[in-house]
Amino acid sequence: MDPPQGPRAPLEFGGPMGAAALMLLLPATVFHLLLAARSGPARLLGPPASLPGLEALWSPRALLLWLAWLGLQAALYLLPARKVAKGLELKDKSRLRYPINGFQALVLTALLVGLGMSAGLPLGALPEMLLPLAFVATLTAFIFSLFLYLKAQVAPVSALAPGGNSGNPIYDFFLGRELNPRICSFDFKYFCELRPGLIGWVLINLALLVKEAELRGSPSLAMWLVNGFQLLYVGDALWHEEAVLTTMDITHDGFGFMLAFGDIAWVPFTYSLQAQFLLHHPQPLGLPMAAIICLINAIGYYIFRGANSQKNTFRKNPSDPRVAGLETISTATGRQLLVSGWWGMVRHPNYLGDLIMALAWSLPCGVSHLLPYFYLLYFTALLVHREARDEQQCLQKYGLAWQEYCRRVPYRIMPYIY
Ligand SMILES: NC(=O)C1=CN([C@@H]2O[C@H](COP(=O)(O)OP(=O)(O)OC[C@H]3O[C@@H](n4cnc5c(N)ncnc54)[C@H](OP(=O)(O)O)[C@@H]3O)[C@@H](O)[C@H]2O)C=CC1
Ligand SMILES: CC(C)=CCC[C@@H](C)[C@H]1CC=C2C3=C(CC[C@@]21C)[C@@]1(C)CC[C@H](O)C(C)(C)[C@@H]1CC3
Repeated sequence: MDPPQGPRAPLEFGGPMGAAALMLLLPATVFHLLLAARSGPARLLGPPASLPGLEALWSPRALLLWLAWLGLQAALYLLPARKVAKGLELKDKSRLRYPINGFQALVLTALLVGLGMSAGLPLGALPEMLLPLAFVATLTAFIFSLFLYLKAQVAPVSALAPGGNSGNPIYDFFLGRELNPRICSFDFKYFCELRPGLIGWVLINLALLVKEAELRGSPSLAMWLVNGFQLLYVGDALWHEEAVLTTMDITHDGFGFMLAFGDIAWVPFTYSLQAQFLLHHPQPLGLPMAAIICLINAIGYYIFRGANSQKNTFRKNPSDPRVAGLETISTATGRQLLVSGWWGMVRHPNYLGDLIMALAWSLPCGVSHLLPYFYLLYFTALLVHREARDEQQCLQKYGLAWQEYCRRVPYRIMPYIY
């Protein structure tokens, strides 16, 4: 069988040079944000007030804590699951099985942390360790990606991803060669996508809230909102865990540095930026403004969940009464595309909802600094790029039917704007 990616296939992310630059730039951004959030001026752009020495980055205690965290999440992943779901059909016609116990892992982690705190676990000490923890998470991502790259050398061609197999080691290391790397039934990509990073993110948020209560007597309203909104987002992702099996990360992208670093280092340490900012830069927030922000988050969540559930329900069973009345376009593959409901409003209504929520997560931090808006800016860029990649794949998959869909639903993410 031919390798999945010919030498002439167009490379993404600016090819090997782009991949090399991103492998430096992404970790540098994590450290910049961590330092900026705790510095007085809290500048998003411009150099940090001071650069940390190696002693501030390296801590054996942080390494132990990090390994214990990964070990705990791996153990929770291996617990009996309420359901075992099948992934999409692979090139060799097989379908992999995935445990659906992410929400259970979140609840058990919360119970363990709660028990630990009542036994004197100093959760408020965690914010002081964010820098060394991010350092070991980054190191782990590099070492793990090397393992994944080497593992792919002995994988059958049918197990390789459509991208990430250009023959250039830097590019392939970055993008990931193997689609679903596993040892026995332990699926590394599925595990990393939803467990250590996402649950780690809400744990860091909680630690920042506890620390704020220790410093100022009680957590601020802004901190409560950020914690509540992001807990809802992570809880939702784990509750609807099965839906991740149809995302492009699982079905299309290989597992390499980009996703490994993104999942275990980028998500917990940069997505908690608003709570980090609030700990060091408390912001006044009145009840009327808080109510408006809650409303914005609720609107974003309503669109995000409505759009994702509508598509998932339709893909599982198009005759389900909740979606059977929607207008569709037939495609040559036998699958249909929705052209009414959420998917008739814009071509990526789920991204629109996600972006509205991103705005609601930053607003509690006020408008005096740009730093807490980093997530909104980065996420807009990520989703615009992701949307373009998905369009390309859909055009290849559905050809004329996709063109017809684009004609009938001309806007990509934001009605009348983009
Ligand atoms: N917080 C974060 O950092 C991130 C969050 N996300 C979120 O993850 C979620 C999943 O996003 P993502 O994986 O990018 O992609 P989507 O869930 O948007 O899925 C895209 C796929 O949906 C199918 N599709 C597209 N249009 C239609 C239609 N009209 N009718 C039916 N099916 C259609 C196509 O696949 P097919 O036809 O093969 O089913 C297409 O490839 C989103 O809510 C996004 O916001 C994503 C990235 C990062
Ligand atoms: C800049 C960089 C390192 C990029 C890597 C991108 C990753 C951080 C994201 C790619 C797709 C993601 C998804 C989620 C988190 C971020 C990453 C890993 C997600 C798990 C968040 C929760 C959502 O409900 C989701 C399950 C739909 C989502 C899936 C995609």
